[in-house]
Amino acid sequence: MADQTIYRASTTAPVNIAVIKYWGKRDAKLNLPTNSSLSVTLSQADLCTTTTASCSASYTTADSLLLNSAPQTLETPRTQACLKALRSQRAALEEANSNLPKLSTFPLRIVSVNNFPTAAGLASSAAGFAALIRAIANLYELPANPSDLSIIARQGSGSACRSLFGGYVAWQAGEKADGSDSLAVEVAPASHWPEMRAVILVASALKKDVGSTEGMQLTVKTSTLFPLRANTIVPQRMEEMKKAIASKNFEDFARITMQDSNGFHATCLDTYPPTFYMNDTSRAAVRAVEAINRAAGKDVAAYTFDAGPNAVIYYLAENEGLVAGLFKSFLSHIDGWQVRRGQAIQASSATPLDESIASTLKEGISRVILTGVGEGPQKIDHHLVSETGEAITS
Ligand SMILES: Nc1ncnc2c1ncn2[C@@H]1O[C@H](COP(=O)(O)OP(=O)(O)OP(=O)(O)O)[C@@H](O)[C@H]1O
Ligand SMILES: C[C@@](O)(CCOP(=O)(O)OP(=O)(O)O)CC(=O)O
Repeated sequence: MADQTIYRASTTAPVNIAVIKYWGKRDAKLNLPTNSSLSVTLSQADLCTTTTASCSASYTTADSLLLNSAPQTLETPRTQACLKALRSQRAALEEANSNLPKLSTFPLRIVSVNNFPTAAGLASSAAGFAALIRAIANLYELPANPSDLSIIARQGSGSACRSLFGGYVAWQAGEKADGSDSLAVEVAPASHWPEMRAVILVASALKKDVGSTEGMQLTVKTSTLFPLRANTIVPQRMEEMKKAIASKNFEDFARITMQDSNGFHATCLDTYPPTFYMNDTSRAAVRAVEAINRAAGKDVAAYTFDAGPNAVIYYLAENEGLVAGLFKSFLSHIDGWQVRRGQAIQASSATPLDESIASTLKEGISRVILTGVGEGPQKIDHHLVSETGEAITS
């Protein structure tokens, strides 16, 4: 009789928000970037994907994925590339040791939950692909380290490769045509600079202008500013940013973060036809951060925007009142100010803020998320697939 065992492995994975942005592909099929990028991994106490990968010879259906209780296709070229790479690494282990169960030949049943909105510009694809790859690698007992797995995750979604590590993470663009040197590495663990915090201002926009994948390809094709960014500016910034992190120099960290976000959005505007990711609410958030920094007499807050209007604002714990406290002074009515750890944030109106900036933010922000630097994926024993193979969705 065929092996009826249900094999299971589960993991959590974090979101990451880049301070030097990945934007542009040199090879769309292998998902290789035109430039290196660097991100901060955010705490899973606040934003987290949990994924269980299971497989069994007794499963009669094809590979499947249930995301937040809804079936999702695995039939995209990118997901297929990830599954193929993981299966072939498992098949190599099975070939070398005939005692191993032939998991590589069994259908996969994957169940995943995001504890935050999917496809709302909160980097769900990064946490989602990192969790998917880590869970299957655990299931297959692959001897791969996070950098090895980042090569696979990168093919699912570029930014996902950085979510295999906690702390401060670089994705090295690499030079090889086959992508074998385009991988994520740890720049510093979360424990090196644990005081890093972030407040995310979630803008109430519906769908983004153009998706990242499509948007960056159009930028590479049409922007005249882009080659300068990718070939000259970003390589310099990567080095400066690594130094700022090594020496825990927040002012340098902040300046480079804001300049890189602005430079990235400038290439979006220089794309033809132009792409607009930031909106009036985003620009009001920029002005508010400038007011905070002006009042403090130095950069204590740093904004950054991905391919959407949400603002992510980094600051150090010691400046929580000055930064998050100012936003709380006029956004206290919206959800998200409950603090899980530490003390509740005191609303502070120490910074003089133009009334029109506050009212634009009041109108445009639907929710805040308070978070900070955090750890990478964690293996867990709480499975989302039962011992008999059913999805556990509640
Ligand atoms: N937990 C998950 N497991 C597997 N795939 C996921 C998971 N979460 C999200 N995804 C994939 O990522 C897609 C959403 O990616 P998309 O880039 O549209 O949004 P986002 O990552 O939330 O936003 P952004 O890229 O702008 O930050 C989903 O449609 C799904 O295919
Ligand atoms: C602006 C960004 O968030 C772009 C992220 O792009 P994706 O990783 O979503 O793109 P694909 O590789 O095509 O899936 C910047 C960043 O995270 O570095």
